[in-house]
Amino acid sequence: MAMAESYGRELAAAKKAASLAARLCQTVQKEILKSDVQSKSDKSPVTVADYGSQALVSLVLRKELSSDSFSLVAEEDSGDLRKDGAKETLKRITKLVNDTLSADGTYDISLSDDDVLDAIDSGKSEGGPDGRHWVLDPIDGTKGFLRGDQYAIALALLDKGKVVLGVLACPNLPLTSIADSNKNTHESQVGCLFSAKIGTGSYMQSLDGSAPTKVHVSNVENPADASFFESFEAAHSLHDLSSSIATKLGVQAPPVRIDSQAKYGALARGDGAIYLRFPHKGYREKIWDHAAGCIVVTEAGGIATDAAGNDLDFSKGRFLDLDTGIIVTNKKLMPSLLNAVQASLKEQAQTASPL
Ligand SMILES: Nc1ncnc2c1ncn2[C@@H]1O[C@H](COP(=O)(O)O)[C@@H](O)[C@H]1OP(=O)(O)O
Ligand SMILES: [Mg+2]
Ligand SMILES: [Mg+2]
Ligand SMILES: [Mg+2]
Repeated sequence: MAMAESYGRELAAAKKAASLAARLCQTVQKEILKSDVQSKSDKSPVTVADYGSQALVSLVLRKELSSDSFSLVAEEDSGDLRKDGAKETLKRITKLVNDTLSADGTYDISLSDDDVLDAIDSGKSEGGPDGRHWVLDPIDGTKGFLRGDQYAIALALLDKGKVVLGVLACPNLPLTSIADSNKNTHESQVGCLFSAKIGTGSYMQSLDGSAPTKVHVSNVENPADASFFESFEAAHSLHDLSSSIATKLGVQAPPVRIDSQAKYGALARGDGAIYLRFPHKGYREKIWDHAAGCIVVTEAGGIATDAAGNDLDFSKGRFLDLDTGIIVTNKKLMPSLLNAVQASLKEQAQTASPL
């Protein structure tokens, strides 16, 4: 029985949900970038898009997969939206969700403010090792979203603690390689949808609806030919540590810094060969920040581990319990990458606490 599990309906639903959410987010991002008055540090537009995206994904999954047991582990909850001063924001979100649904035309429904709050709150699940749980980051890469750069809608399904499918909608990612992104990104059409189902590979299509094509990680074996991705935000990952690892490994190209799980998508199609993520001490990684990206990369032939070389374990609840950082690359480069990571970590520990 378990062998015959194919998750085909679930994948189709996930793609539909993420695509609709991406449309909602693009609407909001265009508004932010258009308005001169809106200060970029104003958090309200992203809030509207985060909540709207989460409500839409939750709604579409439940419409498409009418099953009694729906569990969603998602980043946002409606706590702040239920407060007195939030009425106007909630109304904006409800309108955005309804406008997106009616432009799409699949469902003939109109949500009330309460429906939206309920949809958002369906994301309160704790996940864990039993049963099925959807895992959602409604906007991953908030900082990138506000800057008008990369962000992603990341949705995955866990079955008995394992990621069995994932989709990454990256509305601003060019359809062609960003390996030399400084040159001509503005000429390329943007908007990618990555999808992966366990045992069947990773695919990419345009968010406008082109046919999916199979993607594969880079087959670079010589670190001198490899390039690596890391966070755009230095607050999210230690750039100095990545740079020391890259030097040790013999990587020559400068880092490619982009926001969000778009890094996993770009890696899955071979735009770069390595992704290094070393958050500051004390930061705990959440499952929705890696579940979808992880299966998109592994089904494309890559590997994602922590700094000790252990597979990422998504079965422990809302957090990932891991050693030090996350590293992602192809199978050929992983052994030497792990060595470089461990050597750099050791050096860092020695300089941080001299005897
Ligand atoms: N201090 C932090 N360290 C590491 N990651 C963070 C930190 N603060 C937020 N994040 C999360 O890191 C992810 C994006 O990182 P990056 O773009 O650098 O890869 C997002 O999931 C973001 O959350 P959010 O989903 O709210 O944007
Ligand atoms: Mg995130
Ligand atoms: Mg988020
Ligand atoms: Mg956030």
